[in-house]
Amino acid sequence: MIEMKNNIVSFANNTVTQKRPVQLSVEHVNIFYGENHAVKDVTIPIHEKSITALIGPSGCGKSTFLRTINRMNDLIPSARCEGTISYKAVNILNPKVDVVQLRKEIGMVFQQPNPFPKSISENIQLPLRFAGVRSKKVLKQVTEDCLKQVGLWDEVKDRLDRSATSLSGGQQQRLCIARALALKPDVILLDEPTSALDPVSSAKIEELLLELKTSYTIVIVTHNMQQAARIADYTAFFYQGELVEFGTTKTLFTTPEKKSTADYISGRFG
Ligand SMILES: Nc1ncnc2c1ncn2[C@@H]1O[C@H](COP(=O)(O)OP(=O)(O)OP(=O)(O)O)[C@@H](O)[C@H]1O
Repeated sequence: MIEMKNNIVSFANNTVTQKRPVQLSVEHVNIFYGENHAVKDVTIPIHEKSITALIGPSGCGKSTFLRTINRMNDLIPSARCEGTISYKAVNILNPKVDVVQLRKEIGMVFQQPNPFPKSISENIQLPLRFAGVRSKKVLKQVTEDCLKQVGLWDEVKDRLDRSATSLSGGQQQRLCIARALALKPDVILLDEPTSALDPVSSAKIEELLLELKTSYTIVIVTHNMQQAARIADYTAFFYQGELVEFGTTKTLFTTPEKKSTADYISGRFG
């Protein structure tokens, strides 16, 4: 058992009892920013209805890799990607893929809560309207369902017309997750979703992710080793753009194969 820096590791929530089918198959993915080879030949399976954590020191390529899974890196002019990410029998890196549709199916939540400067209900309804939903009844119902899914409904049901920016940081982040859920994605990508939050709000998000994984595939970038140990079924350790090790979280944290994995998770570097 690897000794952790601050805490005892608990795997209570994430013991992989039954291997889920692979939802996204990442094969030989290389990502470049101009001459900078930021992600090097990464091959991993991402299992459905499981949480996969991406860990590693700053600058090792975690966010770059995450953003590639729903083609957000397309927005960066110098970014270029090679390899295959198979999803529903299609290589989503193929330039012909409809990225608007892809991002409906593979949603994203960022480090800083980024609600639209609109009302709470509009935050859920705008993406739906953009996707062509017109029925007021449907819009209202989806708003209620999504806010209930993230445990926010009772806190905001009497002030749905108030600005989303009037919510606390933790509530805003749950609203952003609800907004991602509105489009009924299969996969939710989260880039350090709790790093800007206080411990109580972070704990709520962790609980929420454990609930959501029964219905959604989740990939999360985290700097928090305890968080990965608590919630992730699978963990991938990146270092200097390379995937050093991938496995069940329990195996990676208790019996890592590589010395650099052991050093990182025990806080000896990073
Ligand atoms: N928009 C960008 N344009 C150019 N280079 C970038 C861009 N984003 C990241 N990089 C480079 O890609 C490499 C990987 O960065 P990335 O942000 O993916 O790492 P990370 O592991 O997520 O780091 P952190 O934990 O600090 O967020 C770094 O060398 C970084 O400078």
